[in-house]
Amino acid sequence: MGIRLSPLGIAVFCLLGVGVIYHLYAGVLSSRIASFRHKRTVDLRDLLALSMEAAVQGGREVKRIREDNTLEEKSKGKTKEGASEKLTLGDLNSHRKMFYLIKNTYPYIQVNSEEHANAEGEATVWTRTVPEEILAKISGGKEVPAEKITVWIDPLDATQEYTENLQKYVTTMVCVAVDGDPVIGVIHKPFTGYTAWGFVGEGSNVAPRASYNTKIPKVTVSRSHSGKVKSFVQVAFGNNTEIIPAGGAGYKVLALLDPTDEEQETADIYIHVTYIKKWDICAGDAILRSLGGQMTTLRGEQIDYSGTEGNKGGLLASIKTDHKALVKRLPPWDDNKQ
Ligand SMILES: Nc1ncnc2c1ncn2[C@@H]1O[C@H](COP(=O)(O)O)[C@@H](OP(=O)(O)O)[C@H]1O
Ligand SMILES: [Mg+2]
Ligand SMILES: [Mg+2]
Ligand SMILES: [Mg+2]
Repeated sequence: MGIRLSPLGIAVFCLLGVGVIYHLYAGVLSSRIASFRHKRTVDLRDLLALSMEAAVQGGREVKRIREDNTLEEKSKGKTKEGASEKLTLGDLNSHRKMFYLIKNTYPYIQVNSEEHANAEGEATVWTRTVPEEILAKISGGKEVPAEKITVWIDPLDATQEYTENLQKYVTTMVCVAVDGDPVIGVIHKPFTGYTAWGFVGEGSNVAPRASYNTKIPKVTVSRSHSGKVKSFVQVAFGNNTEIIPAGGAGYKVLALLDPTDEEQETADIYIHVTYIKKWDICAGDAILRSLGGQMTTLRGEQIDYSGTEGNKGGLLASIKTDHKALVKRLPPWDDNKQ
């Protein structure tokens, strides 16, 4: 005995099936479309406040590990010039605090740190408190799509000097680049508690000095990754040029300004001739730019803070001076010969 299927029954069954499938997938589809349409944005004033918080929290670890004398110093390898690239517990603990504070708050932002470590015990999220000094100078509503942002973190700048207990050179740094341009920079000194910040086109808490001698400039240079910087400077500005060797790229940028920090030497320009990474220089570049200064390669090119981590064009940083005229006084530079 066969079962007779009525055409009407089949039609109703098919319609029901389509209805069920539509019901199941409609939610998924509409949320996909909505997330595609609704791009995530970040208010840059919030990101400045978070960057400061990260630099301060990382700095606390840097100071604690130094005071407890538990550095657990290791070598990560050698630089191209053969100097040992040191790594301490200060670098790693500071990285954990800084990186996860930012990542836990904005998981969809690209954050590039010099160091790498697991998230063990780092569940902190930012309190969303914007300090008064930022509220007073910067207005809100500066929303930028998250995919345009790259954050660069140096959890401990001047590790070499940190291992030698030369505390004044040590900083923690955070930089926010938008479309590769440095826009926000924070440099914090864990041992004195001083913090400098700058937001290009918006404001800063640090000022340039009244004047700079660029005829016969005082030049600050690396003390532990110097390469041939001394002869480079002498060819450019003469054999009697005063050279100030100092540790840390953050410290050397602050030497060009007028920070209210006692533990700081001053200089007229900053020159670096060996390879350097973007987490070392982006924050200083942003702060200088926010004050009308410049940091470029030794050929006078802007540095792009997206993509890969390295800068092999060297560095020239200056403020309140004709930067292009300074570049012209430098000896010829070939990136590929370095
Ligand atoms: N030739 C090189 N290769 C790799 N890193 C370099 C470098 N020259 C300088 N740096 C890094 O740039 C920072 C400032 O260097 P200096 O004190 O010599 O001016 C240091 O950062 P870290 O201490 O964060 O590693 C240092 O390691
Ligand atoms: Mg290092
Ligand atoms: Mg560094
Ligand atoms: Mg470092």
